[in-house]
Amino acid sequence: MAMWQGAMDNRGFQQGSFNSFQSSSSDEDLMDIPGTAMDFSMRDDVPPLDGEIEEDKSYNGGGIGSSNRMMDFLEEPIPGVGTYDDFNTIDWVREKSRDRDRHREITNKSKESTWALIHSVSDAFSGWLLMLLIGLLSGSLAGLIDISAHWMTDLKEGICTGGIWFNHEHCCWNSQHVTFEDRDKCPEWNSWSQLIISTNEVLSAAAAAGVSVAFGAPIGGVLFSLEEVSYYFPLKTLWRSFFAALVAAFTLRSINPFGNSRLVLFYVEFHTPWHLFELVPFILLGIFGGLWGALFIRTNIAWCRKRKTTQLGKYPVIEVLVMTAITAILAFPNEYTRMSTSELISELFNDCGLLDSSKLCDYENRFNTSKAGELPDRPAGVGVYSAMWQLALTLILKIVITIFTFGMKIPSGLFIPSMAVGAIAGRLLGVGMEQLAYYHHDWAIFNSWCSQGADCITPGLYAMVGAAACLGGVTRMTVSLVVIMFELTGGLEYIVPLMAAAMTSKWVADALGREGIYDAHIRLNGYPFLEAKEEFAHKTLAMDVMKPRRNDPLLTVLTQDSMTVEDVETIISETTYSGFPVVVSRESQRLVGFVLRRDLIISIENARKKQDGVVSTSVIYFTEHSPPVPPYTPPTLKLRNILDLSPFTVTDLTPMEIVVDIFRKLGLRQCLVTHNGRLLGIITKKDVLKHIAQMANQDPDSILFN
Ligand SMILES: Nc1ncnc2c1ncn2[C@@H]1O[C@H](COP(=O)(O)OP(=O)(O)OP(=O)(O)O)[C@@H](O)[C@H]1O
Repeated sequence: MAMWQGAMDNRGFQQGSFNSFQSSSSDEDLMDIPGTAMDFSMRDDVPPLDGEIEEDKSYNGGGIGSSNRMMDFLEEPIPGVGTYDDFNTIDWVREKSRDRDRHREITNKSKESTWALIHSVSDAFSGWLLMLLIGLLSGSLAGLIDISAHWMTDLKEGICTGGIWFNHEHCCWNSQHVTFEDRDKCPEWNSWSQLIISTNEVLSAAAAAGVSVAFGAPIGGVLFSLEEVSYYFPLKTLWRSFFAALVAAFTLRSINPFGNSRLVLFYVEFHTPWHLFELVPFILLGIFGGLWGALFIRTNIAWCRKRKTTQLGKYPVIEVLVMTAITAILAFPNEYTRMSTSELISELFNDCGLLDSSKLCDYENRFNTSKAGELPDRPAGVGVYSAMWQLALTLILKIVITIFTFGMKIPSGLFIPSMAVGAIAGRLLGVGMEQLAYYHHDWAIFNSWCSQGADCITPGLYAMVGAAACLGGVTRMTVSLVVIMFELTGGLEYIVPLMAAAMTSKWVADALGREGIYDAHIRLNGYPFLEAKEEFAHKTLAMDVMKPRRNDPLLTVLTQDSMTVEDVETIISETTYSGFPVVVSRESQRLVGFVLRRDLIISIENARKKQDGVVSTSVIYFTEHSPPVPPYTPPTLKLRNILDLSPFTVTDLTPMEIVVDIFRKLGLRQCLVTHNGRLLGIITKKDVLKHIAQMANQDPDSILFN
């Protein structure tokens, strides 16, 4: 019973769970066959062999090694055991059970002394402490990025002689010589042309514009991770992420990067409610967002593939420099491409007020207010018309530049450029609708709700909806997108337009291509990511996927008590597998456990260095008790502590639908396949991914996993 208990403790969830994934007949078979994993575990429950320690001691007398020393060695944690190489899949089940074991051990010890109790309490809080630190760091970094992004953006125009660290706005706030109307002009702020005669330095400073801005959307961030990023997201992670986001938001609020005591990057305050009819243009924006998403993903992935497969990929620094130069040259002439993209979005979202001096607010009869003090819809002035065509050019440039820039070897984001594309399209449509309503308020579509002299259409709202639609088209987010949008803008009232646009853009984009940009890049780079969104609906079985295939060499296994160090080292050098099933004997193929290649290598190397007498002919034991070592034979090497005693197992007849579900839900790295209780094969997560690709008529070998 000791070993059965041991097995339970080691992994916490045992054959009970694996049986539940087997057909009932195999269940019975498994219970009946003497020596299956469970049966063997129970029968192996024998007291330690008498005289074992004595035998070892006498052997130690011979000067080679001792069982006691061996055990001490084994109880020391070996550095590196249980860690992963790059691009290996993580075994979440193993990680979870190791964490549980560690926690259980600390809790048990906590009764022994005050120090152990303090250790146990600090261990319990360590996860939350980590979240606190992550939150503090993220908040501080976001604040720093916001402040420096503003500063660097203004650096394109000029510099503050009153304090080089002030951006334009702060520079003039601190000035004594500034009036309310001309609040952005002060003697301390000097443009580069005032300071230096030569321009294009101005252009090189424009290169500094490639700074992404962090924005404050804590809940949206958590939901984004849930909806888009993680396929394995337990509730505990949700709460902890939420806590980290809370701390980050709190830190960001304390830093107050936007100087307006607000967390949100694009705070909006619209004065008019939206009308039901406006859902039509909002849905049109959704369609535009979907089309943009599909176009962007296709062209961007094609470009990234080119980068990966041609000489272009060998010169990432040159590529960044060339793209920066091209961006700077093309962006400089147009004021809307010259300003930072987040400033542009802010301006597009803005609802024109009486004092707004931007071109987008240059309407005729500027100061006519309605009875309620609102600004009614007015005819567009010269400024608005010139802004319209400049924005149209900006739209084209942003679309082209974003396609080529995303995926370069710089930490550039996708949210802001996508939102900018949508916000421009939205504002253009919004102004169009506003002018239509002004000149044709007697049309049937307007006359029931839009009288002359009323404020009917808010172009800024269209920009916001357009931004959501384009971001949704690219990322295929829905819930998190709407939450991020109202967190970014503070516009809680506009949930329905945002939802309508997000949903439409997702449908349109999905109709033109199933993958969002993140999925497409994951596939392009060959990351072993098991998508949780798509159901696996094929009728294949575990035996169709497992390795080895019919004509392949046999499954490479280790035996529990008959292989020498040399045998194991030969297997390690001749194969590249990440792990090996351990069986009672090759003839019986009765499963004992699973051992990772990396753990084996480290343990053998370590034993050869630290444990006297371990040589190539030493026998490796994965059993709980090794038999006494005869005199003048090398000491044995006990490696039971690196053996996973409850590897996940399914039968060869288990439907792949269930296997895929198990891999997703438990975060498995590999799973063993049995037939009538005998070990037959193995399925790794990458095998599952290749199979899914094959079923989707893709070439499974095109999945790179590099
Ligand atoms: N002991 C083994 N004997 C025979 N085939 C194996 C064995 N272990 C794994 N395989 C098969 O060999 C291939 C490579 O397996 P490997 O263990 O290297 O993992 P992987 O799928 O590359 O994933 P990762 O490297 O992330 O663990 C897979 O198709 C797997 O099914």
